[in-house]
Amino acid sequence: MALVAVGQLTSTASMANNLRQCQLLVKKAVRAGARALFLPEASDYIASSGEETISLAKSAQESEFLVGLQEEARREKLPIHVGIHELGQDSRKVKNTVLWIDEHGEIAQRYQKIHLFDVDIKDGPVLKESNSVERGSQILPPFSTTLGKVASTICFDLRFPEISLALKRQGADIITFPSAFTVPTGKAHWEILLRARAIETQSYVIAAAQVGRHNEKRVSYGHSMIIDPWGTVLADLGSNDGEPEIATAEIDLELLKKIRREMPLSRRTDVYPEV
Ligand SMILES: O=C(O)CNC(=O)[C@H](CS)NC(=O)CCC(=O)C(=O)O
Repeated sequence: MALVAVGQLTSTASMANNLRQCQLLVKKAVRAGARALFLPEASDYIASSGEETISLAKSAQESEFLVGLQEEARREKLPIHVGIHELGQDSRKVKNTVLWIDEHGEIAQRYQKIHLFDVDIKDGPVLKESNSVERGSQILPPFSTTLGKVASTICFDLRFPEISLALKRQGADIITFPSAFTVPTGKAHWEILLRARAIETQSYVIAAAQVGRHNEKRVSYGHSMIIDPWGTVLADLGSNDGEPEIATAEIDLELLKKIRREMPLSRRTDVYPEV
């Protein structure tokens, strides 16, 4: 058994302030005895426009946010999974990535979001992520940690079951969905999609989410969750956007094995394609 923490915050365009919020989440995770901390998509900053998103991006070595968080991980010997922006291949775009910073403070894994959020919903969110973000083109194979094998996806990737099924087939025990969901789509879909991914892959789901008002244009839904492989919600941080908060839950790989043994999901790939 290993205790993990999921952290929730409201990132703004101030990287220094976002770092302070994440440092507080690290402190709370350490105090709770967690063995790893999972932070949301775009923890480093959420800007008010595509242009601002691009202008704030830094290389990994130059990001005060990332360097500061690496120091925390090293000092506390606490692995941190965190969503950030990185410079794109082409300077007109950025990468939306999630990193696994190990207990030595080193960037051990990196995944770049493959599905971008381009929506135009009447009376709802209008966002065109692909204007400022370059899409990734590969799945990161699940990687070994003291918690089990962790697999990374980001936010809108949640809506495409194929990526979760592929990660399960590659050995994932825990699938992560660091996010910044909009309020209307969050209310309608967030928990259902997360529980569906946990149930159909028989894996733990860890979904750290942004919450509250980032700027005059953006508000996020919150409800960071940890869900077990049976679909039970073990933790839910709600939509409280006061002080940044964590929630914790135990990862029990024996329970995961029991669920997979008792209800084997043997696919009929002779009838439909393997993903
Ligand atoms: O903008 C940034 O800097 C960080 N990126 C995000 O917040 C992304 C792209 S706008 N948000 C989502 O994918 C929300 C998906 C969603 O809400 C849904 O699928 O319903």
